[in-house]
Amino acid sequence: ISLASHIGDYQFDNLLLNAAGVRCASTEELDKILDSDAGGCVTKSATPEPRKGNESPRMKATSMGCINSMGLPNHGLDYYLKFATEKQGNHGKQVILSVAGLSIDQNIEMLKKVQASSFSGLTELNLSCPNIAGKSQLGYDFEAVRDVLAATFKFFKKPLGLKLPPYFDFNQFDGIADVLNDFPITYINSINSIGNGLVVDPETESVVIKPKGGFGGLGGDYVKPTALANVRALRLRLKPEISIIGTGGIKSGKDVFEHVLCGADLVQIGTAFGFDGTPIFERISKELTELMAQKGYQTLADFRGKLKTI
Ligand SMILES: C=Cc1c(C(=O)O)[nH]c(=O)[nH]c1=O
Repeated sequence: ISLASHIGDYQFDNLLLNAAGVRCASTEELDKILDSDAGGCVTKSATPEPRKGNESPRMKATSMGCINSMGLPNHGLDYYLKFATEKQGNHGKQVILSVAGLSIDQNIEMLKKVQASSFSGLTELNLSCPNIAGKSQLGYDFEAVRDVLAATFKFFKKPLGLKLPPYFDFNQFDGIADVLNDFPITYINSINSIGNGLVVDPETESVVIKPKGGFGGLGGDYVKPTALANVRALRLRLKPEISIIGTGGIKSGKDVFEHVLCGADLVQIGTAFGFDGTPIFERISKELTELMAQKGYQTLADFRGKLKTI
């Protein structure tokens, strides 16, 4: 039984990755993921310069997942570009470089730097950070997405993935797919956290995180049905050359199976990886392998995208 998969020409012996932002801000954390059963890793989304991020408390675990408003704390693009470039070729595991500018100009500036570098791996452009005060998620402004992609593909010739926010309406699925199908995108990654949720503590009668009056991105059990819907809806609408990474609500082999049934080529684990650490990759690989054996599947292609309707 094989858990191998690919994104474009990039091979992964295991379809499991971490989700950007979780235990992946330092090279030590990234090396731990590469040394685990994960098929590769993705860096914390980078900004042009290092950032401290939002004030704490900025993340809170709950019984159903977590809420965060980290505010893009990271060591800056050069730090991650250096790491990703050093790692390419060895480990047999891909390092995906995630970038999240605070403006279209910053995104273009960073992608120009990546294009000019010797990095030959996958770059993930994050269009969906919900936690920068005063900044809306670019992924909800379809014409802005079209502008960014048009400007990007004038000079960017390396493989590019997009981290998308969750969409909640068929007009939105149609709208974003119409834009994405016009460009040579290597993959899309759905979903980022469900933005601007609110967790309240009835004991203290207070919010639980400090930034933005307590509003933050939701991950974990809160988001799995929305994540599966976005993977499925985009798989049905996007041209086959665009691969899909499924992210959201994964904490077991069964959850991975559901994402692949909906069309995912790879999957990323955020909240649950935050709770369990790198042993989760071995556990979930075992659970998925057992589930596939019970069902008589040898490879992910045997069931990918084959969700039945009734
Ligand atoms: C890149 C910033 C993000 C953050 C953050 O750094 O606050 N949190 C998320 O849930 N998703 C993001 O995309």
